[in-house]
Amino acid sequence: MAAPAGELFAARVGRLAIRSLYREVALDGKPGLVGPTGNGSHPDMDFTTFMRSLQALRGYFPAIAACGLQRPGFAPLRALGIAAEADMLAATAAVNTHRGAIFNLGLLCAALGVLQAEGAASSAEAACAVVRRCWGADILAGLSETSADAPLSHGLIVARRDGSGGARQEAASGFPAALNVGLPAYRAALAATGDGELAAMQALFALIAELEDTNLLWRGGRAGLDYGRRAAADFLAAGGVLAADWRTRAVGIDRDFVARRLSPGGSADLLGITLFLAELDGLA
Ligand SMILES: CC(C)(COP(=O)(O)OP(=O)(O)OC[C@H]1O[C@@H](n2cnc3c(N)ncnc32)[C@H](O)[C@@H]1O)[C@@H](O)C(=O)NCCC(=O)NCCS
Ligand SMILES: Nc1ncnc2c1ncn2[C@@H]1O[C@H](COP(=O)(O)OP(=O)(O)OP(=O)(O)O)[C@@H](O)[C@H]1O
Repeated sequence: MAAPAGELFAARVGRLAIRSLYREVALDGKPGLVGPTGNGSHPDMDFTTFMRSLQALRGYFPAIAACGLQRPGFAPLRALGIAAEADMLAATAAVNTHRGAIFNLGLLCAALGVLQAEGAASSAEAACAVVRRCWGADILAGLSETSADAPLSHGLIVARRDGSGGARQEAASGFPAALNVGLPAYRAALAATGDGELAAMQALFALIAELEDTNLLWRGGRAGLDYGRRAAADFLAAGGVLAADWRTRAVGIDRDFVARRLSPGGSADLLGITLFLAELDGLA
């Protein structure tokens, strides 16, 4: 018997989510981040940890896309996200590989479900607008919430210490950094080079240069964030991945980030989102 249309839709969205996260982590030479040939500023994880984590999340993205088909409030999405985090931590021996991705990409998968239920075409702009419109206020409410079952995360500590809205602000605003920074950089570099990996690297540096990345803030404070953003901006000003010597420059930035224990984990998550959004047009 053929699978119902909703199941096929959710499976398609889930495959795209996992593929996008795989492309992010498989991109070699990212500064300070885990990749196939190095673990950047992260002694507690490597590429294998990310593969185990992705395996554990295979069921989550279709499940949250299917939940979106019911046009849910925020509470059921949050419950799915919390369960997925527990699955991730069980698969990685308690290492945080995909906390941001579970949140960001989960919301976008659910948004695609809402668009499908409304009979609307899926596009990057439409999916981001659904997250803002349907769940933005509830997402922001989490910034001031703390309770016994919601302990202070690094992001919440940084929100209080440095006044940064981090992942919650970005999602509640409809992912402006992914839409207005990551996606244009990715598309322009893809048009110029025809190479998806080069385009992804350019998008990553563009995101690092612009984002209030709470991973950089947590590890390095304001000075660390400013240092990371300036390094990425200088890389772009020198031509980014279109410069003949870009790899040498990227290796130097990676070395500097690792020496300072800096990791642009939020920018990496938004690269995953960018790669997901880039493939949305015509998905439905
Ligand atoms: C809101 C989340 C991301 C927690 O955020 P918080 O900033 O408090 O925690 P933490 O610092 O541990 O993780 C945030 C992660 O977001 C990513 N990130 C950092 N900065 C940014 C940014 N500016 N934009 C986007 N992502 C970012 C990083 O990868 C980071 O690891 C989320 O994990 C959460 O609360 N989950 C509970 C379940 C839930 O609400 N789910 C919603 C539906 S899926
Ligand atoms: N390729 C990647 N390499 C490293 N981190 C990544 C990568 N892609 C995404 N990230 C994000 O970075 C986060 C991990 O960063 P980090 O280890 O700094 O967080 P932490 O465990 O909360 O804090 P810390 O280790 O600084 O005490 C993950 O939640 C993940 O979302």
